[in-house]
Amino acid sequence: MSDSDTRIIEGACESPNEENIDRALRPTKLADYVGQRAVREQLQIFIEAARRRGEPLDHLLLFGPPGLGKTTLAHIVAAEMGVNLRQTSGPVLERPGDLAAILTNLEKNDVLFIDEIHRLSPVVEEILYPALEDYQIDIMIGEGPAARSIKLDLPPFTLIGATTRAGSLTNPLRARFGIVNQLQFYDKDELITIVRRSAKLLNVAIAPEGAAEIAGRSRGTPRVANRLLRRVRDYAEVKHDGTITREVASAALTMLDVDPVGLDFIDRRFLLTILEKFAGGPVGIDNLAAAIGEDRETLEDVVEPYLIQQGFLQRTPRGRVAAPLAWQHFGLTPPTTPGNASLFSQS
Ligand SMILES: Nc1ncnc2c1ncn2[C@@H]1O[C@H](COP(=O)(O)OP(=O)(O)OP(=O)(O)O)[C@@H](O)[C@H]1O
Ligand SMILES: [Mg+2]
Repeated sequence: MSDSDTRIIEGACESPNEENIDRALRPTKLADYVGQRAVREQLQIFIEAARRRGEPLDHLLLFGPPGLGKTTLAHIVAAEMGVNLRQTSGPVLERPGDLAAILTNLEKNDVLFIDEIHRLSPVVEEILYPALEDYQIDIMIGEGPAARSIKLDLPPFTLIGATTRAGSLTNPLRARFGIVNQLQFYDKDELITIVRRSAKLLNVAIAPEGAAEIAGRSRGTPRVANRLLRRVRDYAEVKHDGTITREVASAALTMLDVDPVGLDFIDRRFLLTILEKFAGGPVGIDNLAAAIGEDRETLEDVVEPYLIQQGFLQRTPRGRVAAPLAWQHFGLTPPTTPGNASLFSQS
């Protein structure tokens, strides 16, 4: 089994089946979208204003780690605007014609949702610019000497782009979004609300302390909370009477190798590598990726954000450094002269 097969904590969707469950548990109204208060309040005002004017909402960029609710929010925006949502993703749009076909089929004020928008190819991005600015596209008809470019008018529409790496967007693309929102990790109370709501939808009996136990180990991520809930439900059904109490949740999560603060074995290996192999750092991300055998992008997008947010890790100009909390968490003692120690560690 590879790491990614077993990583229950990872924010990214596991399978098409999970995508279906995601969909079933997805809130459909802004009022049901838990947390992200600043984002929600802003969007509520902008949506209301756009609706009153009969205009599309401004183009919206959503960024943040996997599983925090970007796709969910895009669907909610379309529903609240009372328009259709067309969904595609950066890697799927290979040729300009792929995007042109979607754009020319939009209806007035529709939402076009492009997931992983940082992975758009440059030629596709080119035709997106005039589409976003003037609701027009230039497409080439024919080939060779007979080829000519024609301009097509598009209905006004809203682009919602989602990305885990806002830093990878080109400047001209980023500049065309009128609203840019970063989604944050959820706090425990918000995750409790999400777990209880999902339990209700899934018809699972859960004690408040059971929900709290799951929420506390969900890595600040709704998708993880929902996934843990389903695994704990299995455990509760097979090993107990089906009710998720605190004890049942705790035993199940320990069996799943999720520790009390929600770190799983990749998180732990990541931190332990910095602590033990690199004396706490600083260590460059490429060195770390090689030492762990994960790709750099996964570490940066999926593993690091939560560890940084929780205070286990710092990103410095010289590399990654384990914070005191990381030493504490593993019951290890930092070297007395951390700066010098790293000089002698392997790199
Ligand atoms: N604010 C929220 N309130 C309630 N549930 C949420 C919220 N955000 C996300 N969820 C739940 O988490 C699941 C994952 O959310 P979603 O698919 O929108 O994440 P994402 O940010 O698009 O992830 P990815 O980057 O992998 O595409 C959804 O099925 C939904 O049930
Ligand atoms: Mg998504």
